Amino acid sequence: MKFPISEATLVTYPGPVPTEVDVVVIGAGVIGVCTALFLAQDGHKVALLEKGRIACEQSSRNWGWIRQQGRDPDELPITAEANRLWRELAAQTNIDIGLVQGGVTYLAETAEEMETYANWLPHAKTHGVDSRLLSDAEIAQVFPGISRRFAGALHTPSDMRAEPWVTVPALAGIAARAGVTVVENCAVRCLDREAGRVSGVVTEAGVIKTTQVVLAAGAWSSLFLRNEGISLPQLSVRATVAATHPLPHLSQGAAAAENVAFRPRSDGGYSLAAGGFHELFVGPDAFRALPKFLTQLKQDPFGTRFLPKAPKGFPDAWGTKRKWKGDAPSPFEEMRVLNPLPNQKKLTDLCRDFAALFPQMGDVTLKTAWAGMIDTMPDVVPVMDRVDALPGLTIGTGFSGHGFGIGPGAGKVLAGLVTGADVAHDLTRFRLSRFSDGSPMDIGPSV
Ligand SMILES: NCCCC(=O)O
Repeated sequence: MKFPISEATLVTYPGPVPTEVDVVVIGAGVIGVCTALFLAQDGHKVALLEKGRIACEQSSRNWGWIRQQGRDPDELPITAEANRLWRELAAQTNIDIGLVQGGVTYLAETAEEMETYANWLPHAKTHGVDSRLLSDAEIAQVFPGISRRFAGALHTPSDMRAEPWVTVPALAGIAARAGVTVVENCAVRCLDREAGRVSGVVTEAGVIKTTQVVLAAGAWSSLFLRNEGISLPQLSVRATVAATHPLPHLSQGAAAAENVAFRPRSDGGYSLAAGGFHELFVGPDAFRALPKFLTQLKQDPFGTRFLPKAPKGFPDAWGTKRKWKGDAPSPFEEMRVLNPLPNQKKLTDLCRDFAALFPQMGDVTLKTAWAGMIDTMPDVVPVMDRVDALPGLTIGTGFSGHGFGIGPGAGKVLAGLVTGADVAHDLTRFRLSRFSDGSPMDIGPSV
């Protein structure tokens, strides 16, 4: 994958690792970076450890949408807070992260979809989010030149966008200036425990003593937890994204139609993807988690296709180690950066469908394309919780493809869970125990 090189990504964090901190955050994606940042701004001594580079996985590979629209009602207040925090964070960095309030629009094919959107609007109103329905005529005003008619749309003017690959390293820069010790190329192999609670982490560069660990490891979280004896029914799906060459200006906003979602990019092109197209590599975790995912698979909100086996070294590949100790390399060192290949046919389809929707684009050609592994939970909302069975461990994972936009809000929540501060949100929906079935591998730490 070729990313645009920015000032932010040229900064590297070689270490060394500290010997003792108040909190270790595992994983420097948007969730881990924001959690570390807010903890440091609250006066805590924090180490943020990343096995590869900052935001080298899904946090740089997502669509760049900062979306409140259509969110699960329990996530919505956190995304509304994130919307405010994004503006504050953009003002704390001298790097242009491409933050633009251009709105997000869902184009509806059917009256049934419009009814679903209408039924969601009261949630937006409750949290002061400015979502509204658009008629077909209004759609043409927002997206001039659109070639076909729709049943209507859901539109949220206050939704935003930013350039993920520039943004998350820029946020890491703010965190580093706030005192976070950021270390790249440093895998955490496992946890240390004393008297049934967290006492440190074993990294490839030595042990760090700490009493608080936040696991924000995206697609790797469930593998890490399994080795700790904690079951998390999390899977990851491959999502293909493309960046076009510069094309005519359309609108400042991002939108999703049935076959193609698009966002204007800072470089004059568009990021293209398809919301209803995700691919699951079938491995042992997929079989294990199947019963918990059955409802989701029946409704199929992901438009999931199945691929026979994951590439070597992927979290749910058949040959990936499930058990290891701290004295030898872990699977996280064997694959520093999860870099799936994009689906070539989907790339062709995206160009065709975008050009058909907006004929003024002419020939749509791609500057680059990539894929990412989206970590997802059976109910498509994240886990943000302390692990009751292992005091000192907090989990922030399973953001199900929506983690970029909610990132700063989730970071505030996770920092609050660590410090015991009032997070001012009802977190019941995000509890780890919602997956509990009482089996031996179920949320209890192995000792
Ligand atoms: N996988 C969807 C990414 C963007 C969003 O819905 O916020």
